[in-house]
Amino acid sequence: MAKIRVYELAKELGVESKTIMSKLGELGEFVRSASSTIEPPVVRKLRDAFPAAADAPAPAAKPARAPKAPARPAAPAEKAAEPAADAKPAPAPAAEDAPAPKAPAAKAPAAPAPAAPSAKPAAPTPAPRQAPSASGPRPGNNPFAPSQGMPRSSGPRPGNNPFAPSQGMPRAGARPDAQAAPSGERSGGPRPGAPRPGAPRPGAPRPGGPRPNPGMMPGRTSVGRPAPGGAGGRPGGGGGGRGGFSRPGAPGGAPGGGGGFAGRPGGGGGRGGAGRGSTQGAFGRAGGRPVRGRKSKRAKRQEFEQMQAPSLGGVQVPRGNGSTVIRLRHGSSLNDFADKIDANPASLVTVLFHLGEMATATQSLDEDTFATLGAELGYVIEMVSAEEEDRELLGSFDIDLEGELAEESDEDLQARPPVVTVMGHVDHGKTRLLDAIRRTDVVSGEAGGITQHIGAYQVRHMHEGVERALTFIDTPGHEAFTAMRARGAEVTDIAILVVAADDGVMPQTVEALNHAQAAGVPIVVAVNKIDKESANPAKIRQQLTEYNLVAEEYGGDTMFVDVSARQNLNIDELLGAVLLTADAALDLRANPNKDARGVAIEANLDKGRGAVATVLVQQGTLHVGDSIVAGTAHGRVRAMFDEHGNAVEAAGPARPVQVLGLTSVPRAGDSFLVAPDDRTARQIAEKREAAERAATLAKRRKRISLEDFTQALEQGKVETLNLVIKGDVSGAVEALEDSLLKIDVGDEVQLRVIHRGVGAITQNDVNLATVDNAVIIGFNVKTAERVADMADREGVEIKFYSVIYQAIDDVEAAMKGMLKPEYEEVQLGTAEIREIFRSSKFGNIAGSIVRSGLIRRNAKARVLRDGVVVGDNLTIESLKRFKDDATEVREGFECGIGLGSFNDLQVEDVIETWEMREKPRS
Ligand SMILES: Nc1nc2c(ncn2[C@@H]2O[C@H](COP(=O)(O)OP(=O)(O)OP(=O)(O)O)[C@@H](O)[C@H]2O)c(=O)[nH]1
Repeated sequence: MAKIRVYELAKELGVESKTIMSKLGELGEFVRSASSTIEPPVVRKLRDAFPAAADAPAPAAKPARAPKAPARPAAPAEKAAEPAADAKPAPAPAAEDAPAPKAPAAKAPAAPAPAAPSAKPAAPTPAPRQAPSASGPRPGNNPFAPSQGMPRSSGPRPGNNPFAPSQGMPRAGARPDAQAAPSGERSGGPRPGAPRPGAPRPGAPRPGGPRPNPGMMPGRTSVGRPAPGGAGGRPGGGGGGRGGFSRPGAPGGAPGGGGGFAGRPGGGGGRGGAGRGSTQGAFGRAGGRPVRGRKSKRAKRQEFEQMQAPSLGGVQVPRGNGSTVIRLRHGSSLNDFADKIDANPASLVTVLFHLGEMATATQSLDEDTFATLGAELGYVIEMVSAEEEDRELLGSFDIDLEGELAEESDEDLQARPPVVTVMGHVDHGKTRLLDAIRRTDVVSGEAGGITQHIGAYQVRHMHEGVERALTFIDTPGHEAFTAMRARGAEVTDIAILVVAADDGVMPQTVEALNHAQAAGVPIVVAVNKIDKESANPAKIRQQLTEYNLVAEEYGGDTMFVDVSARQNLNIDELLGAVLLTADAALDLRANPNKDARGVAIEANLDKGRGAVATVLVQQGTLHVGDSIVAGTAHGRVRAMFDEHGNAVEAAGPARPVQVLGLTSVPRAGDSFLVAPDDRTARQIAEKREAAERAATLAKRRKRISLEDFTQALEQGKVETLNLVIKGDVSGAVEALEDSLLKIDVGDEVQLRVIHRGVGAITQNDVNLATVDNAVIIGFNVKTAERVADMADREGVEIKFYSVIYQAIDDVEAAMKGMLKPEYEEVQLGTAEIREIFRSSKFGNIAGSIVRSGLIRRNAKARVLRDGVVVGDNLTIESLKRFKDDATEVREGFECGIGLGSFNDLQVEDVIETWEMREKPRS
């Protein structure tokens, strides 16, 4: 249907078929008869050769579509032109819907001619009903379209692009047909433009113009491309528009047939024969293009660039002068931006779409997206950082933490203990060392040291005759350290880097020291396990010089202490070194006489006591009864305990305490402060929560560029693995979440943590998982029987872990499982044709000998002649050994091969067989 036949062209050009045939001969093109089809390039040549005869319709048709398919429009062009121009329109049904016929006449300057003899009034009659908005977005009620029907002659717009700013706007060469028409207009009538499914469009020249397909017939089907999802060509492509992007993730948010962006605004009919990009117009395939695989990246980019060049979608957006600063909070949406610049949010959606990004007006966007959008519109977007945002928030409650600090004079400040974190490679002895340090505590003496395990503890140490306190953060590993830093919590004053003397510097050692150095935290190196025979402390010193940690004995300024955590060797020396380093490098003072400010180190939900948070007071003094807010948690301090389990009434700077009384569980690294009253504490917490929610949304949203999106759609759909994470402590939940989000198995599969929290898995979690099809990950938590039953009933999977890495491995594997299998072609064997047996019943049978591998019945096959493929995608439909059917025939044996209806076989051709096998994911 796509190709024109000789006699059709002859008719069209007003010459005899014979003449065309002889011309073809001259051109060196061979055709068998007048009913043979001719390839589009040849048609073009012919039209050039018979310009006089081809006066009206031909030129009309030619520019109408891509050079690839000049043949197609020809006939229908005439058909369309006819009802338009002379009054012979399709008898009955056409009458009702005038707009379509009107179109080609009025808008298609190049299609004036009614002359086409082949044009039949009947053509439009069977025009399928428009299937108005069967499933695709209708222009008329498009929520994204800021200005429906907006006049913009230069911007060819798809009629069914939900993001289009001006649906249905008239444009040169485009058909303002029913689809693009305002919603009042009816669309059920026949359209000359839709004479038959997939038929070429009528004469409307379509320079870069997408074709607004009739809903049920996207252009794709017309070119024989299988259209998954049925009539719409693509699920949801009912609008038929290729450009009919629905929201990402929406079912059927797929390109359909003909919409999309016009590649060339203002391109009238004059661009006939121009490059592909000009006629495509749409993102992806334009309706009428004969599809041969996907568009190349280059073509897409070209199209995109062309699309960008003109005014952005024809929408009016107030522009900045290039240096107008707009401050936006993290997690802002286009709505927020629109508010600031007094624009229509939908226009911004359009502009953004032109820039290759899709987002709804309410969706939180990330910084890069705003930067791009801002740059386009002449604004400098300043994203307010989380800290700044919090500062502003506190400012609105008259709390100015920085101002407070600045006002403090030397008299206000008093010495405070250093806060120390122990870091190092796995198994180098961090935990053991922290235990050993705990035992040295001179206060608990011989009684066995600190027994309570809380997230931080303080030990007292005799240093140069003075009893000094040191605060240790007891969450070994730099994960916690980084998580806290990420939240701007600079808790640590000094880091102890543990390196096992028998092992040496390992990857995590380097990572840990990098973190510490990046934070500007001085390091004391504990060379551990010196009790071991294989210990080589000197080697450690030497290795670490490479990382700018030069031991004092080597002329550097880093203190190295050889210790044995197991034998409690030199622990005092290590503490001494920490204090010396602190005294030398740091000014450890704070004002104890004010409301407390600090950081939550760890928090969990205790059955009997509710939320229990270990906090480190950094400034001021925390008292029982204070109203506090920690991150998004708030409450009043009901009781405080130290590391020995003793109740404390007040906690000063660098003092870690367990706090009871918060209404919810804060996260590790959340800052806390004492608020003037309960109400303020609650309000701050609530505002923070709202801001955080927005920011999280922005972070989670994995952006999909148009290209990815199209790709993802073409390959199936974007799949997402949803997770609910519950854990016993907030640090673990965060570490797990962070690690999980880092898993990358490609763009096809995404991971989304829809909920996370501390505590047992509840009914609520299961409900959430049910709704969002999520898997629940329980880390060191259990579920009540009732909840387990419910999960069972609902088919929600709950997986329990106590080791983070196991959880990560499992999730990664699950994600790989979700990936669509990748197939590769595996050659089975080849056979050479020795003889051809002609059978009227079975077609030609190739008497062959198997040259390599094997030939299997039903396997895929191709035929090669002198190394050139002459038939592809065939199937071994019959396979015989002598008279008997065979399922497979091996190398060296003769056989008869039938390739179904493919009969173009010659002796010495090679039949190659292959099958598609699933490729294991690496
Ligand atoms: N011989 C000897 N063994 C030690 C010493 N310190 C720790 N170990 C042993 O080394 C192993 C690891 O110690 P941990 O304290 O668990 O090490 P870690 O760095 O906390 O390990 P992760 O928590 O897995 O990162 C344990 O078997 C300890 O008994 C030491 O000074 N001498």
